[in-house]
Amino acid sequence: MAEIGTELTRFILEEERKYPSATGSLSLALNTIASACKVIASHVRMAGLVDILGKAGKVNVQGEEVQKLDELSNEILIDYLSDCGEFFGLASEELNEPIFPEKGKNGKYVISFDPLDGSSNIDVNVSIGTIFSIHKKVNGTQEDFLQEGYKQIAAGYVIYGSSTMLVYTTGNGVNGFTLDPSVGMFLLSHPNIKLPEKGKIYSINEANEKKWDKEGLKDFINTLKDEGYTSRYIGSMVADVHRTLIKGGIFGYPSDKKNKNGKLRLLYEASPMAFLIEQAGGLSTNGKESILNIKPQDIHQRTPVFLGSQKEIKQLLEHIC
Ligand SMILES: O=P(O)(O)OC[C@H]1O[C@](O)(COP(=O)(O)O)[C@@H](O)[C@@H]1O
Repeated sequence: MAEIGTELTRFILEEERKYPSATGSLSLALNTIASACKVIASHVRMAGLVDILGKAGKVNVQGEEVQKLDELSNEILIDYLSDCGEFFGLASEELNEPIFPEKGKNGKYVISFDPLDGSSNIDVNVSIGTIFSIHKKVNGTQEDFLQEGYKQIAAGYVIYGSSTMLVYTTGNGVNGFTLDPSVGMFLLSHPNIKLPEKGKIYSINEANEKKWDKEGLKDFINTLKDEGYTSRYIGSMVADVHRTLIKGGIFGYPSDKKNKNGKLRLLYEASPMAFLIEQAGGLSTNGKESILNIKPQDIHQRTPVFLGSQKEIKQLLEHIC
C-alpha cells in the first residue's frame, strides 16, 4: 500500500505499472483532471475577492440559473480535457449536448462531469465540488456516454472545502488525496477508504418530506431517529457524500410526487458516486436496484439515489420495497 504523503502522479504511475498492458492513457487522463481542478480550486478560493460570485445570466439544459463559477469551471475543464487528447467525447451538466474535441479523435475514453456541484452553496462559502465519470469509447458515437455505471473505468470528485481533496477509484479501491497549496501537489492522505458497516448520520432534505412518493421512507427516517441517528444535510452532493464515505450512514435524494425521477443526474452525479461508495464497501440504490446497473437513456437523465453503509441501505429497502 502506498505511503501517506505519496504524490498523486507517482501514485497513478505506480498503479499503472501493475497492468503490463497499460498504455499511460488513463494516467494522463487522471492527471489532467487533477490539474484542471487545481485551477478551479484557486478560483473558488478567491471567489469572494474577484467578481466571480453570483449568476452568469444564463439558464442551462436543466432549467437552472448558471452561476459564474459554474461557467468558469466548465470552461477550464473543457480546455484541459480537450487538449490532453485522451477524451473522444465530453459531456457536462452545463452543456446541452456532448462535444467531441479535435485533439480527442483517437482518444480511448469519454468523460461525463459536473463542473461545480452544489451551486446553491457557491455564494455562501459552503463546500462545493467537481464530479467526474470515465467510460471506454466503444463505437465512437454519443451512445458511448449511455453505458451502465458498473462499466466505469474511473470515477471521482474534488471537494473544495476546508481543504481541497481529490477522491477517486479505478475499480481497485478508493483513495483520497489532499492538496498541499504550498507546493500545489495532491498528497495521499486517505489510503484505501472503507465505509463503516453502519453510521450514526442520515442526510436527506426533510423539507421535501411531504412531497416524497415512497410511503416507507418517512418510517425509515423515523426509525433512524429512534435509533439515535443525527441529521446532517449540506445541500452539496459532493460534501454530503464525502462525509458519508468517511463516517458511514446514508445520503439520499428521493423521487417525489412531482419529480418522479428525483433531482440528481445519473451520468455525472449518481453513477460516479455510487461507484465510489460500492468500491469502499457500501451500497447504492434507486429504490429498486443498484445505481450501477441502470442503463442510461439520456445524457441528463435524473434518478432517485440512496448511497451509504450496508446496514442503512438494507434497512431502507426493507421499508420502501
Ligand atoms: O436544495 P436541494 O433540493 O436539497 O438540492 C440539493 C442537491 O442539488 C445539487 O446542488 C444539484 O447539483 P448542482 O448544484 O450541480 O445542480 C446537489 O449538489 C445537492 O445534493
